[in-house]
Amino acid sequence: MIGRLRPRTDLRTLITLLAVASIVITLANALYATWRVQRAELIENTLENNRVYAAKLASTTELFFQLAQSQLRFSANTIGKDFDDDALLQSEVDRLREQTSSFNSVAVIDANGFVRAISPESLTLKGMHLDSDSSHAALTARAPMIGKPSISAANNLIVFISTPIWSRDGRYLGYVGGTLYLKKKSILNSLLGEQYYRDDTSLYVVDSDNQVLYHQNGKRVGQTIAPLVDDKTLDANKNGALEIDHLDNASMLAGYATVPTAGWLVVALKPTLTTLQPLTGLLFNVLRHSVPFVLLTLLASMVLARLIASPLWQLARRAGQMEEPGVSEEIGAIRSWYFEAAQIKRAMRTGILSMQDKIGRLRSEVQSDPLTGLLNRRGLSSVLDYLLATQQPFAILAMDIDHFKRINDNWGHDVGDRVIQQVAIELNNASRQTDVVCRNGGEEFLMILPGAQPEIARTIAERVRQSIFQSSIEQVGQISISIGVSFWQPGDGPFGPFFKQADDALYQAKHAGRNRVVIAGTVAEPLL
Ligand SMILES: Nc1nc2c(ncn2[C@@H]2O[C@H](COP(=O)(O)OP(=O)(O)OP(=O)(O)O)[C@@H](O)[C@H]2O)c(=O)[nH]1
Repeated sequence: MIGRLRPRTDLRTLITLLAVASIVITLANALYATWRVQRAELIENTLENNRVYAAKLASTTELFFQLAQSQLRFSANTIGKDFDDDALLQSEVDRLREQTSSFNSVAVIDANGFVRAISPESLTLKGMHLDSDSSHAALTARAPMIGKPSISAANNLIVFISTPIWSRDGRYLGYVGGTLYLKKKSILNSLLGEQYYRDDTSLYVVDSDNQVLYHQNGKRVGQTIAPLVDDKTLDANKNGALEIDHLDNASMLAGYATVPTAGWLVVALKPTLTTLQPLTGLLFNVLRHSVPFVLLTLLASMVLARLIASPLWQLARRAGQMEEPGVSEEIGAIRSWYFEAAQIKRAMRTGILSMQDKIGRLRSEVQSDPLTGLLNRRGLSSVLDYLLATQQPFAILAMDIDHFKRINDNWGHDVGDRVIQQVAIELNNASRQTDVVCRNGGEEFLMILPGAQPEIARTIAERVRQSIFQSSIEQVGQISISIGVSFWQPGDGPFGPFFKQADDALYQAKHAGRNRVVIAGTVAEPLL
């Protein structure tokens, strides 16, 4: 379990990843926020534009109807003065149609519904009785009116505008009416059609029954479509805007306005998709402009991440090498430029120093003999490892205090210990600086003489023997030691047999009467 928790990622990677992630998230956030704000703004602007546009067209259409009514009123006044004058009637309907260009056709109908004059005359309706609903409505209403758009006898979708004709003495004489052909070229068509099809905005006009009176797609004229807004909303707001989904299955942004005189509704539409098209470009632009900044930020944060993590990373690496020599100096060289790293660095250095101190003490305790302070066998083994590694020749002196048992027996163990200590001092004094003295256990000692040739080794061994023999030890007096000497040369193989040779030589020295030096491979000489 613990193994699984072992971290594999280092701090530098983590901080860098964190920096990259936060920059990416920030960028994504900024893009999303821009997208949302811009989307809302585009939709709102388009809705408002369409509303304003529909309102403008509706008021233009309203103005047109009022103008048409006043033109008809003027003619009605003229005709009312002499209703029997057919020529006057004809010239008035011709004038109305040709001069004003407001109507596709103009007619004067008498109070019984008979056509008294018509323009163009090609319609050949003069003298005929008009049975259309609009005509009946006009005759009944005896007031200015705009009829419901309907299909004419000549299969035209027409809208009929009429004004009553009164005689000077107030008799109702009939009405003068103009028609507009909604499917054909008419002033209304020109008015609506010329305006707009830029940037995918389209337009349609419906009457109060939702019959299409004008549409960009001419085939839709005359059809009935689903109401854009309910009547209540229309009554409350003469114009407005909304997003709709039902038209042609595509989401549309619609602005609408009513034409009060006719009860028509003008609707300007733009697909939501087209409206939002600039967003893609905008986002791309934002992204394009952000990239250098993002890269710079990324670079800066990576450098910063490295700067922050670097001291901790270096300290962590050194933490695995605390026992190695010089690690404290390496840690000291690490640039810890902020408080936490400096504190960790200081704590690590203090820890290393105290650890190394402890290890050093433990080592010397482990490698030295507590009674004499000389190296023990373990210490000797380190020295031998070194000699083996450096392939230096050396001499071995195996030494043993003569008749030591007697000393113990005569003066006690403590005095025996003091003798051992004294011999150790003498051995140290008689040895060279490069020689290694070691207590081999009990009253036995070993001396390693690196680089010593046989003659030098013999001289030193003899010097050691004499110095001990000549020294007088308190209480005990004179003592002696026996020494066996052997040599090891590079290429001689393992050390073991050479220590055995030194031991054998020591054994010979003892047998030969003690207090003497025997070189391995030679016969013990009698003491001089
Ligand atoms: N005081 C003291 N005595 C020790 C110590 N280690 C060993 N001895 C004693 O040293 C004596 C060694 O005696 P032996 O090995 O018989 O040899 P010897 O009396 O020195 O005689 P030779 O070596 O033959 O000259 C024993 O009595 C041990 O108890 C020690 O650390 N302190």
